[in-house]
Amino acid sequence: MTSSVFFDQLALHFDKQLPFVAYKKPNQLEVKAMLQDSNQLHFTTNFEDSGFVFSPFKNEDNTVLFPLNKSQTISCLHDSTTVDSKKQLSSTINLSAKAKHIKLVEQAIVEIENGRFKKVVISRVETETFPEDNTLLLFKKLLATYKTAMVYCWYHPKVGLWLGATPETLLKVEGNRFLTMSLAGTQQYKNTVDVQWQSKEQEEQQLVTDFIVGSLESSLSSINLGTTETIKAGNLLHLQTKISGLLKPKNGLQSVIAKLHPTPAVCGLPKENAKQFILKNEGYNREYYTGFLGEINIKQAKTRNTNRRNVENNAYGSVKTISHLFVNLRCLQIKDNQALIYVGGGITKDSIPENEWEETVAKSKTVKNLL
Ligand SMILES: C=C(O[C@@H]1C=C(C(=O)O)C=C[C@H]1O)C(=O)O
Repeated sequence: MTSSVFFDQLALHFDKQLPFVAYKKPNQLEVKAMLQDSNQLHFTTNFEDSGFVFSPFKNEDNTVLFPLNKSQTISCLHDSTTVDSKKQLSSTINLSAKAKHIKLVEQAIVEIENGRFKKVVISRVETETFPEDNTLLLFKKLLATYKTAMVYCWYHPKVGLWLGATPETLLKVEGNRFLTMSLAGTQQYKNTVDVQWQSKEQEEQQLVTDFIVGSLESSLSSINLGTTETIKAGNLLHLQTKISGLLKPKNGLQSVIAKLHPTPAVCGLPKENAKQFILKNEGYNREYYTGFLGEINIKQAKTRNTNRRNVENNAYGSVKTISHLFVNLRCLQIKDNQALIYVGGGITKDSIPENEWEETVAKSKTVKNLL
């Protein structure tokens, strides 16, 4: 379908206050949407359903599901000519927010020195006026701006309205092939990805890699670590290591999600101590920020080879079951005509509180520049 028909259908569904998710995966041109047929709230408990999940930071809370068999699926090719985007932000600093964030980072460093945890991710929420009617326009701007991100707009009248452009895969499962990534360490992009990283960032990211490898050792029959690379996400750079392997039999989606989420990229290490610190001290509810979202158990026909001489072989192309989940970062919630922008960063023993504040300011620009 054309992009304009696609967005008309989304707008109609949104007007009727019916649940939907529209999304474009990293480096793809296809924008897909699942339009749920009623405003019923479905959950998945075992991750064996087929559909799109939206899961909160608190792993004990319910994961919302848009079931594939209760939704209409539509798609279009992304039309990048549709919007002009970036505005320059005036740099007014909210001094009390800054003081509060710095105090919490200092408190986290004290806990690290006391040995309670090695790393904790401290976050905050910023509020901007935003008319809800501009939601789909904002989604189009995110699509046009962040080609390498998972860009989404998610709505359920009983849960909320969220948008984001996240660089982080929680996991991808294709048949028994498994892929995840360790993503941490942040610096601002200044026209090159050829940059030096301080030992603070390298160690912080290594903690995440080690945790992922350790957590998955019993679930994967072989683990391959890619090289650690610098990747660009909007105006930021991160360190990324891809981790892949083959899932052993009886290791379902639910068990690997339970092992990974929330990873030290968004929570901390050890996981439980860091999580308790976050819940007790951050002073607000993260809700779906640093949760995860994406397709689960979607059947996709795989043609083996696109070479024309192999046309006959294509008839035997298999059907694969694919799940692709992303960590909900660089996101915002729209509520009462306000945009709530969620941002955080990993704190370790070497963190400098002022720099940690600056990092959250830089992260907030990913979505704030487009409001
Ligand atoms: C927590 C966020 O990002 C995470 C934290 C990072 C860091 O501490 O350097 C980098 C990428 C993400 O894993 C966020 O964007 O809010």
